[in-house]
Amino acid sequence: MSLDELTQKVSDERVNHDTVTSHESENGSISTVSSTVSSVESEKAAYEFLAQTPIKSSDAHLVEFSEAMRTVAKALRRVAEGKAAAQAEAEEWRRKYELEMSHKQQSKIKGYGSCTNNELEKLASQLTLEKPASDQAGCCGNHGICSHEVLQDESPGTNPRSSHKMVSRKASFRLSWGCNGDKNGQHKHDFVSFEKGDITTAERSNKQILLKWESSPQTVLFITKPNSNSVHVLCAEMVRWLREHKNINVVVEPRVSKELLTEDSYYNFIQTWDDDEEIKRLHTKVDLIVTLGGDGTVLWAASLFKGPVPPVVAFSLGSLGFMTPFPSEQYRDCLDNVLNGPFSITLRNRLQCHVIRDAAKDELETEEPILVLNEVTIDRGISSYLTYLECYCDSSFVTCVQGDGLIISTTSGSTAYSLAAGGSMVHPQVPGILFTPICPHSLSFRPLILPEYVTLRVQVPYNSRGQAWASFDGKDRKLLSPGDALICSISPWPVPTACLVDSTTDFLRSIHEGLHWNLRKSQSFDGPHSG
Ligand SMILES: NC(=O)c1ccc[n+]([C@@H]2O[C@H](COP(=O)([O-])OP(=O)(O)OC[C@H]3O[C@@H](n4cnc5c(N)ncnc54)[C@H](O)[C@@H]3O)[C@@H](O)[C@H]2O)c1
Ligand SMILES: Nc1ncnc2c1ncn2[C@@H]1O[C@H](COP(=O)(O)OP(=O)(O)OP(=O)(O)O)[C@@H](O)[C@H]1O
Repeated sequence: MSLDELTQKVSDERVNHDTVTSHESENGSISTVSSTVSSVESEKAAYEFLAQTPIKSSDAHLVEFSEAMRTVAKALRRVAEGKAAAQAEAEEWRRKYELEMSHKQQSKIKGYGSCTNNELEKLASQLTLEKPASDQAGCCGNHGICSHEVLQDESPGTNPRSSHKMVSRKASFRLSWGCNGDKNGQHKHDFVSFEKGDITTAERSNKQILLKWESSPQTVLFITKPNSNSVHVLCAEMVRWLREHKNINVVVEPRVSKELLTEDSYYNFIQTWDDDEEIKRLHTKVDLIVTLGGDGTVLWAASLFKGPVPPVVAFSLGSLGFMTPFPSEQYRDCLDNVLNGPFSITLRNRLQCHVIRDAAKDELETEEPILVLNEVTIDRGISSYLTYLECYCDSSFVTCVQGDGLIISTTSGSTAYSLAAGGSMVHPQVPGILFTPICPHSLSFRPLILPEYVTLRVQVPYNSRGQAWASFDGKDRKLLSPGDALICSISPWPVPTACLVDSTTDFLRSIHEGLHWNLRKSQSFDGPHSG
């Protein structure tokens, strides 16, 4: 490509971009992606041109021109970055829209149709049952959220066998915020006042969240660590106890169902699923998730839910157990307390990650978002080259990472890989995103904590020597080639985990007992004294 051709291409792209931007506000996100792709292509062309044109240091004009081309390439990259973030946002709105539509569809199915009087009566009683015991305004007023606002019954599954077995009604619950340790359900909103031109903030409230059942939970999903005899034995015992003493419906993974049924036909009552489509509807049937294992089992349980997640009661059968506060030996008391409620929960934010391929030509080619509870890691994988990553926060350039990689972590994940890479430990209820480099080849690259509302974009630039790999909660490695990008933002679907005591007590206990944080022998009193 000649210099003139390249300059023409870049200016054409600029015109293209202007046209697309004005079009985008009318037509949504598809045009967004085409502009992203075309901008990225011109950047690629700019780099290709620079590589083909050896620049002699004596030729001042060429040096100047190459600098100008680099600036153009950077500017085009920023346009692409802004567009991809908009695409991620558009995707989120699409999901919300689809969810809303599916709920509307449900009410249509329930509300219309040719019903006989009997059926109408039945329907009316079902509709009454769906309402909380208390009145609407009191229940969903300022001091909490009701689950029936968010979660409603869905249509039975497509698979007649398993859907027939699964109960279709979920228990409703209410979330409320305790105030200054007082579990009275009152929530003082934080607010900023501008009275008389002075900016003041209101008294801080204790944001401890309480979950109170409004109807009894009926269905418990068990997620268990595989290949562990102690977990298997405990699972069989707990399932039996829940059935016999609490009359609870139990759902287990297909692997566990096979194991229990092979062992004893007594377990005929347990339910499971046959295909991934049914997993997508699990959140509409399950009132509570019980995990038996370590933190990895909680991560696994969360990964099954791409949308809303029912409350998780995590029993500790691993070595560390940052997210597994419940002692398995006392499972009866623990489950009793949780099933009766109210109990404290930690709302653990997740990150939703989109991989945007350089080759993607339109929105349909972008991959499904992946939700992580701990972190997404971008590292050098088996490559022996430095990872070279360009990072943007909303539309601002953050930095280039040159080192082994980068960890983008939730606050729940702050005590996992991010901690090992030198990041701060952050209380899981703090809203934020951690930006922690892995072995950066720089003396001044300290970890950052960013606010929870930002969108991060990590790009493998065209002039990177190697490829990078993204992994999600330590799993599902995906190759990122030059030109590919990863976009992350906080997901609207947190993981509510039940606390043994409360969020803060459990967090402090886990860093004390799990990591022996700041453990040091106390100095004795005898010896020199000041004054
Ligand atoms: N150098 C490291 O510390 C390192 C390296 C790779 C992965 N990891 C972590 O392992 C996680 C995957 O866990 P796994 O159990 O499937 O793999 P695993 O079996 O390899 O266990 C990893 C360890 O990390 C602990 N862990 C996981 N989440 C934690 C959290 N939120 N807080 C404190 N500790 C936590 C687990 O208890 C376990 O001891 C990844 O999300 C990543 O955070 C850490
Ligand atoms: N239900 C499951 N199905 C498939 N894999 C699972 C399941 N539960 C856990 N795993 C995987 O098994 C591995 C070990 O699980 P987990 O971390 O819970 O146990 P652990 O290693 O004994 O505990 P700790 O991490 O505290 O030492 C993890 O990698 C996790 O992803």
